[in-house]
Amino acid sequence: MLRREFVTVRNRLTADDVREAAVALAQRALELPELAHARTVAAYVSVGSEPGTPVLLDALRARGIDVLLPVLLPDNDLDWGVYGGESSLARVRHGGKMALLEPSGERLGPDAVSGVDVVLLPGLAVDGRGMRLGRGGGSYDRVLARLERAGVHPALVVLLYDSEVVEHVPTEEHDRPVRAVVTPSGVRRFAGN
Ligand SMILES: Nc1nc2c(c(=O)[nH]1)N(C=O)[C@@H](CNc1ccc(C(=O)N[C@@H](CCC(=O)O)C(=O)O)cc1)CN2
Ligand SMILES: Nc1ncnc2c1ncn2[C@@H]1O[C@H](COP(=O)(O)OP(=O)(O)OP(=O)(O)O)[C@@H](O)[C@H]1O
Repeated sequence: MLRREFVTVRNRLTADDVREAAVALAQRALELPELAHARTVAAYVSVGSEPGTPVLLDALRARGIDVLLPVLLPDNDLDWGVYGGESSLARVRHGGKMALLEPSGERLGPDAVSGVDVVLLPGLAVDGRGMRLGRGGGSYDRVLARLERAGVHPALVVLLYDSEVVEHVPTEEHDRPVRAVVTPSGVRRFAGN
């Protein structure tokens, strides 16, 4: 129910709202020191009314940062491919889910994410502890579990709209907190993550 509420609010945004927010979001994100020093970043291609990432993806690439993008696997785990500009993306529909834009080139395997410096995560909300409400597929829960198993600690940053930074989101034992949230109005960091 909570997920549906956040999605409903997003779906009220106009195409202009989404575009304007995406420009501000990219500006704010590029102020992150974690990104200034990154060689490789895992991100995702926003669709519909999600906080827009295309401006940010191109800015990262222009800085010479390697950007990995997710490919949704049948079991909801994520494979990864390199972002090579807009022409390297293909629109893919997975079952009844919303159509995604995924990298169409070589697949690097699910473990490729263990080599990144920063993970930019999608979500629907985050709370004051840095706990994230995702879409419910558990894809990023798996990614975070894989990073933990590999013993690596990239900076975890969720991209959201301002109204999606809330007091509390319900969590389960497997959920892991993020270090920061970027919204069109700024960066908020969560202590200890
Ligand atoms: N742009 C984008 N790419 C992404 C994600 C994302 O949230 N946004 N993911 C984040 O994990 C992964 C894909 N996982 C997804 C999980 C659920 C749905 C989806 O359409 N959910 C429906 C409702 C539930 C369902 O059908 O499963 C919806 O939101 O309407 C899409 C992608 C990787 N790529
Ligand atoms: N490491 C894991 N391996 C396999 N399944 C997992 C793992 N972690 C969580 N799951 C499963 O994924 C499902 C969704 O979990 P949850 O509701 O926390 O998703 P979410 O965090 O909202 O989504 P996402 O991680 O895709 O952003 C649950 O059924 C959960 O048991």
